[in-house]
Amino acid sequence: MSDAIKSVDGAASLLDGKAAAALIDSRAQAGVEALSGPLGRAPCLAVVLVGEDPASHVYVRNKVKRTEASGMRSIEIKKPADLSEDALVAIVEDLNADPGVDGILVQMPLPDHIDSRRVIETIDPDKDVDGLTAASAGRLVQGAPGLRPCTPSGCVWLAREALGDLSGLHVVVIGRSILVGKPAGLLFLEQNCTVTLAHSRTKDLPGLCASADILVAAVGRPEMVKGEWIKPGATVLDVGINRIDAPERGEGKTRLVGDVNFEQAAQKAAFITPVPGGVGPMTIGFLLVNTVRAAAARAGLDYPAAVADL
Ligand SMILES: Nc1nc(=O)c2c([nH]1)NC[C@@H]1CN(c3ccc(C(=O)N[C@@H](CCC(=O)O)C(=O)O)cc3)C=[N+]21
Repeated sequence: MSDAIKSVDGAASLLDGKAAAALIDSRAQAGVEALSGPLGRAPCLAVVLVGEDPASHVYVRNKVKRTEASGMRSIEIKKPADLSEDALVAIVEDLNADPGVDGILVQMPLPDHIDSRRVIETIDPDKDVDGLTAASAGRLVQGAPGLRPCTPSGCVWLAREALGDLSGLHVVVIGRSILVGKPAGLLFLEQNCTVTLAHSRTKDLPGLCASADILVAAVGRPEMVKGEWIKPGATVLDVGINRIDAPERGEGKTRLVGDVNFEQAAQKAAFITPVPGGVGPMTIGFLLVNTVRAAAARAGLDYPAAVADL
């Protein structure tokens, strides 16, 4: 059994995203080592954070730590919440123009007075390590080479680790966001799956989920998916990260839960990701991989072998 799969008695096997992400990080690190010679420098990821949202600061700190641990150069740009949209666009344009920067990530969500679409569309598609620009989305739809969104890439990797070939399996994705749901559908389609994109208006969601060989929950509603919705033996990938009150832990305490009721679903599924420690850590792993890929592609080089086959 791979490091990423932990067997649990009498219930589903745990898909350990933390262990899997360590493997993905080490692939990125090997890619950095292979590329630094030909490039004459290390690949470089720039992260832009606007505002004081504490959760965003935690994610960004994690990204910076893992970027540096992989041997890459990290640039961190932090600005106050009242930064103007034009000023943010100018920061992105500067990063586009800097030949030493390979990847640009603008942390979402942005403050309400900033048009996120305009900022994202400013990012050079060749540096779009989030895979969020229209150009990246178009490349994904067309099956052309390009940078793929990180969270859905992590989902596909975990599913393949658990199941091997995914051909013909029915994947139900709950959620149709640009960041996760839609690209997840396309990436599983690329794996020859039969894909259903479900959402808040879907009729009989429990009945639909019961036909899913792979269920991807990406709606942002704490523990919405119940045990009875799960087909026995299914693989459950929980993308949700919801912070809820946990009075049992003491006054004012919170805990993280996914979009899936884990206790219930683990009784039915064959494989399931926990929250935390599931899909979340994989997202950062693929961000590092995308940065290595972007650095190679921008220099006109093939992807290093370590990150070519993920
Ligand atoms: N441009 C952009 N790209 C993103 O990819 C992006 C973003 N904006 N904005 C916010 C979301 C969220 N996100 C996470 C990444 C890692 C964890 C992660 O590793 N979570 C840990 C727990 C962390 C905790 O304790 O809060 C886990 O699930 O085990 C979570 C969430 C990336 N996002």
